[in-house]
Amino acid sequence: MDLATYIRALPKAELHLHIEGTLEPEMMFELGRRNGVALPFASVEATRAAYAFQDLQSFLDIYYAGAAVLVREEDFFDLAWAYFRRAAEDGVVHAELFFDPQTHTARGVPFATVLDGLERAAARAREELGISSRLILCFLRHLPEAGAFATLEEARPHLARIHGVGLDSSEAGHPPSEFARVFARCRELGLHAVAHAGEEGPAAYITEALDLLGAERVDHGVRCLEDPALVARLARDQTPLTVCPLSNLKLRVFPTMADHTFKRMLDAGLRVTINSDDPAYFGGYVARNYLETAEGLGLTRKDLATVARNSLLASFVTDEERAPWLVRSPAL
Ligand SMILES: Nc1ncnc2[nH]cnc12
Ligand SMILES: [Zn+2]
Repeated sequence: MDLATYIRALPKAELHLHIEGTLEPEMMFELGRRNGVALPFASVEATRAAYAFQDLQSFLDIYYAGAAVLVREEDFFDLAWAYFRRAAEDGVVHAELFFDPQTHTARGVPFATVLDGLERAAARAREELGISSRLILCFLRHLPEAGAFATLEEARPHLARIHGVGLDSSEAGHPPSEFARVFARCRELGLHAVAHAGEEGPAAYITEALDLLGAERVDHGVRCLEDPALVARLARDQTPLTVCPLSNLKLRVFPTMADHTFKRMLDAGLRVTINSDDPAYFGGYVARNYLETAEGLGLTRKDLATVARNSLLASFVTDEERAPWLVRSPAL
């Protein structure tokens, strides 16, 4: 069996996936036409050509512009359904999807429109593809705390459909501490908590995410190696880290895959997972992330099986839901 086939066959959970980041240029143009939303690019090809990012912010500027074509419930359905079909090809058995309500409500799209479309796709994925999923509402950290609280209020009638909260967008200069109060409220409401930390920001932001937000998983977290005491803590607690290697290359967190710290993190005993982040923008869905990481860093099949098993263990499902996947997961 070749490596790509081996990777696809591993039962895996995708735990770091922004649904808005699965908007392929073809769909962006189709939805733009459907909704009469003009795009800043002349064609699908010109759009792809613009995906040469310098850093996180240069990506986010384009990502938020693209998301403007998402207007109606069926747009969110089409987006998520396309993702689930693509994820099924990669052997994804479970996905925990981030969504950014503020990106949509700021344009007048009702919160419920976003949620209804995503949920309808999730129900179809469950039925037709056997993929389970959860929704994680992300607060945009470049906006003030008051915006996060207002978003939580809009989410309140829908909390039965939302499993957790996260923190994303521009990291540098926006420490987790700014969102400690809103995360405390979310945890009181019974929501799981995760946060992007240590992608471009320092290791101290990871510590803040754990201590001040109560983050149960750290999204990215690749800069943890700058703080040995933090690494020891993450290893001791087996805190999952949702690493996104192709994203890190596209956003120039590391110059090449050979420079990526993923293998060092795995060898340090951290519960690392591999995810695709924004696959329409970063050149690969989850199986390609596994493959390129394996090829670039010399990961063995046993390493890859460990990473896939980590993703199953790190997901927010019940032990009952997890058990059949673990049975299908290779012995280590
Ligand atoms: N990689 C990333 N980091 C922060 N915010 C994001 N929003 C979408 N992708 C992101
Ligand atoms: Zn992300």
